[in-house]
Amino acid sequence: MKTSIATVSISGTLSDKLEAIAATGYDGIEIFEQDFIAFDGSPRDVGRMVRDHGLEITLFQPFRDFEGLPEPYRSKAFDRAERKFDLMGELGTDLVLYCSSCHPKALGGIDRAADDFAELGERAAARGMRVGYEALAWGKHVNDHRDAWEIVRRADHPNIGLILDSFHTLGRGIDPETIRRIPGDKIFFIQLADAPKIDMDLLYWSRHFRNMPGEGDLSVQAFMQAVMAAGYAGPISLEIFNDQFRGGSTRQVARDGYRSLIALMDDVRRAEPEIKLDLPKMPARVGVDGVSFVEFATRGAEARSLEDLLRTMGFERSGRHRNKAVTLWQQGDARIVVNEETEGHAGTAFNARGTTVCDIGLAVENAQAVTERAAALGTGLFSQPIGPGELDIPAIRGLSGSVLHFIDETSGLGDVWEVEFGAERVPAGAGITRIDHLAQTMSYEDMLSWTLFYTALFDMQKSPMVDVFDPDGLVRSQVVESPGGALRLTLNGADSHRTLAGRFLSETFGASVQHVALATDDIFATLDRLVERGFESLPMPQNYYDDLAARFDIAPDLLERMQSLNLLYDQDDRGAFFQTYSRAFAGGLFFEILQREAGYTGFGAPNAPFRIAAQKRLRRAKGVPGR
Ligand SMILES: O=C(O)c1ccc(O)c(O)c1
Ligand SMILES: [Mg+2]
Repeated sequence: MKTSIATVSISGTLSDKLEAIAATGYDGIEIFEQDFIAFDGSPRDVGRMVRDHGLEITLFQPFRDFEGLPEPYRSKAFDRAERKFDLMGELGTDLVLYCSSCHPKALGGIDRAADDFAELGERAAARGMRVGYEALAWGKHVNDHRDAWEIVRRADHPNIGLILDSFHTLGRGIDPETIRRIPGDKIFFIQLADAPKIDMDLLYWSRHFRNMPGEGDLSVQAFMQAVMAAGYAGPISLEIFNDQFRGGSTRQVARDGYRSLIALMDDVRRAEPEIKLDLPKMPARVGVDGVSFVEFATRGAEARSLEDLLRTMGFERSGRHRNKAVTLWQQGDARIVVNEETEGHAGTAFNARGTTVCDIGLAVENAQAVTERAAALGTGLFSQPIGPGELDIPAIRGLSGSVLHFIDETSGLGDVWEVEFGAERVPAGAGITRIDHLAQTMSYEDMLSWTLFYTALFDMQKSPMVDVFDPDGLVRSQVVESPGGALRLTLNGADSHRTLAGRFLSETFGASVQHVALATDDIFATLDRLVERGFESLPMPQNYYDDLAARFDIAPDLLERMQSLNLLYDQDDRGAFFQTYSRAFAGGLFFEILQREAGYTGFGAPNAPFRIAAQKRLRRAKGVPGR
């Protein structure tokens, strides 16, 4: 299986792009004509540059407004075609994409277009070139791959074939199953793109909002299953027009694309095992059972105040690492690791960001399978020297310098707490049972990368993005969770430095986990115990409780109790939800304590604006600079 990406999909100069594409592991590129024209070097230079990177030019594109023209435009289009064949010869590629005409003078007519392509086929054959015809979703007469295929079929020339682009088919709502009727050898090239479902003009949607397969809402997998079932055996290429990607990190977008492409093709193979695919075997997406631990890199006074906070929340120190300045804090199944090492990953993370979550431990079905799948998807593995008596726990690098470790029960890795920390008992605690979810803060432009990171590797689904209003801007929030909610993550994308999330990002130089949410089965009993230990929750205003009383049927004495504990409330058709927050510590980190009743699956999203406002009020009261 040959992988390819169009040069328009990523940012930078042509040489930046080639470097990133080659380093990521793609086999080839589609050269977008604009990238070539903007380049100061001959077509031969470009061809050489591409080959020097170990890449091939899988396609040259686009050639516009060719078919169905009256004279004198028609002859002119053929002259232009000859010029581009010259250019392709020098670049060193034999395949060009012709997109369906948008020319105001184009006449239409399937046979007229077929005749034009038959004649073009002769000219292409004489030059050793091939032409693929793509139906643009907004083409003047041809905007459906079924019509494009009819033209190619009638042109009946070996050098003329069809190019399918998932966006044009799926974006128009055309059933991809119709592709199964097309002979595979007449499909010359496949372009893939996904897109979020947004109701807007097709051309504008295509040129600005495409994204990587799996990042959007289109059925790219169904499209690709049909293509492979048809017998297609050529390159599979990403053609992504996206404003964010054009200005984003060249390497990151190239890596995301590769990850999405490999995950997609693996899904295709699993869905239709009869499809032959030359792609190395890899484990399926791995099931996650929950968060096994959250590790903070910290030091000195900040470490002491984190420990004090953990104590007030009912955690106890249940173990010390046998070789390192690392302690384990636990209650129920919730484990917090406090790492004060000055070297290694935690040391580096602290030096870069101050107190920060430097590692997330996930409880998984099979830890080895995670690292194998991660490697196949182009994700770097992580390892540190192993000290005496330590277990070799599989780990990978997440995004933004983060690390994830994987613990399973079958390989003995679950014994790490006894083996490395000498932890012999689980402290009784104050009723907190487990880590319910982690909230990761990121810049808005990294949200797609993180979502893809989780959904390509694990058995996890994303839910629709929601808007959260901070008094000083908008934060986009997306939930990624495993079936049944064993692992729940909320990804919060900040656009501006003025939001609470944006401030956290800038003050921690791009840290990710901002808050850890802890679950209890009886939040009132738990909070009573926490208050005795000196826990201080985030104060909520009277107006919030007056509104609760108006919106919900809550008994007055219960409401009073909730207010005295600064509890926030939500409910859905399955049950009720209570949550409260700790005061912020170490530059904007905080904890949440929550109780889900009877299958409530949300996160109290309606409360988020009031929580954020309360946190900002406290920040101002403490005289923290900024808003
Ligand atoms: O937006 C366009 O014009 C355009 C050009 C070439 C393509 O392959 C395509 O899918 C879209
Ligand atoms: Mg295309």
